[in-house]
Amino acid sequence: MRLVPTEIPEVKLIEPQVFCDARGFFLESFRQDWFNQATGSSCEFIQENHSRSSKGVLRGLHYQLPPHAQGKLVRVVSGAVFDVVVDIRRSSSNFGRWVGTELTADNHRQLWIPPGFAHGFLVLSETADFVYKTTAYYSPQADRGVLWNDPYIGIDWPKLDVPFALSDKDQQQPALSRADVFA
Ligand SMILES: Cc1cn([C@H]2C[C@H](O)[C@@H](COP(=O)(O)OP(=O)(O)O[C@H]3O[C@@H](C)C(=O)[C@@H](O)[C@H]3O)O2)c(=O)[nH]c1=O
Repeated sequence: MRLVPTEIPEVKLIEPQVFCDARGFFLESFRQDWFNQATGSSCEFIQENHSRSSKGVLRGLHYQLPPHAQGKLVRVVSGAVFDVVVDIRRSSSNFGRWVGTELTADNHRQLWIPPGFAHGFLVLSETADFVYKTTAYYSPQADRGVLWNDPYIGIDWPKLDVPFALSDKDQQQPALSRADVFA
């Protein structure tokens, strides 16, 4: 596995080593020892989720508040997405800053999103299967969001030949200035 630096140091891009042969490929998609060393954390993943979305679907930007805050280890197992993480820790010098990266079934990249960050993605391919582990259980009461196109954050979402499709909830998320954020 290889760590690729991002512009927000706590957010880690992970590239597993892929072993290709005549049959296809093999990769280790998760190793606790390597993960702990790479991220400097020793968290335990207790839930895994899988969503499928079609091209133009934008999910996010989502997070859960403490004590249900989640770290997420995310990847794409079919298709391609543009994945975005926003620092929403008010005390952080990176508050409101975002990083975006393509996660695809072919590049096998994974993103580690620690607690304290909002997360979302836009589907670039006809469909995409998105799989992620979390360090805390889903808690509807703690579930929060920030508006995907808040000008203060200024995410440069890729242009597509289809309209973006968002849930009603995500169309009505607050701007970062009005959102419940981390201390
Ligand atoms: C996230 C989640 C949703 N649900 C339910 C609630 C709802 O009825 C249905 C769909 O929920 P949502 O619309 O919130 O799903 P979705 O928009 O896919 O939410 C996800 O978005 C990405 C960007 C993230 O970062 C995730 O943490 C998660 O918030 O699934 C669960 O039962 N458990 C879960 O862990």
